[in-house]
Amino acid sequence: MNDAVTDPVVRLTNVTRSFAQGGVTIDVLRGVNLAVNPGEIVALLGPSGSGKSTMLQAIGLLEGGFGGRIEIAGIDASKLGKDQRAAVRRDHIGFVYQFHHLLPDFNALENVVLPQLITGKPRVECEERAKELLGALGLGQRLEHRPSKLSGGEQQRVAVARALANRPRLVLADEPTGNLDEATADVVLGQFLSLVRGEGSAALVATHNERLARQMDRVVRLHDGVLA
Ligand SMILES: Nc1ncnc2c1ncn2[C@@H]1O[C@H](COP(=O)(O)OP(=O)(O)OP(=O)(O)O)[C@@H](O)[C@H]1O
Repeated sequence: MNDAVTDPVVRLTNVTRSFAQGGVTIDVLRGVNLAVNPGEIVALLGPSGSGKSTMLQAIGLLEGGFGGRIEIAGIDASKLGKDQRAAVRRDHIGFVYQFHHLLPDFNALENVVLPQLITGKPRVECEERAKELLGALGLGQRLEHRPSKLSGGEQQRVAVARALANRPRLVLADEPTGNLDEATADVVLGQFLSLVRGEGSAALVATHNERLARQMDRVVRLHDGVLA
């Protein structure tokens, strides 16, 4: 069997991270172990300050300073330089944050097209893919709207479409509905989960909302710097 297909999308082995601040060192991650399988949607629960965002930063290969081993789609990231890490990120990972971080001067369609153009795909294909995703999220009539003309829930759905545009094997989501009211959060999370499932991507979703976490395939809890 081909290892690349059966490898976990993420494997963390004894991952550590400490921050030194004002002469005090805080050990935020003290030896985190986790494997996320292809297509699996995992909720990462933990109270505020427990290190959920720090853990997603480790997996997203956005920053250095982590101990232990971080593998993405079978690739050992600790052996990679900055450019190679960026390539792994581009090829395998989509991000959704609490705040949408859409480009304000571009409309919804363009925000979902741009990350695809960077991969060298022809524009017409990028637009087709963007329309497919935005349509699936109920935004078929909002393609030309800039972020400022969209509601909070709509902005977050565009961010979801952007994260999935390049068919990542893994979506990292940090409180993706944390900025929305409860009813909107439920709708957007439901759409996010069904789209991710339909695409066959894996996802790791940081939240402190137990109710939302129960809608995912598995829940892991970050406590005292390790996963329970
Ligand atoms: N760059 C940094 N420098 C110093 N300390 C940091 C840094 N980043 C995070 N921390 C500390 O690490 C701890 C974990 O922060 P993190 O943001 O990962 O938690 P979180 O679980 O995502 O919290 P929240 O749910 O409130 O977003 C906090 O105590 C925070 O102050």
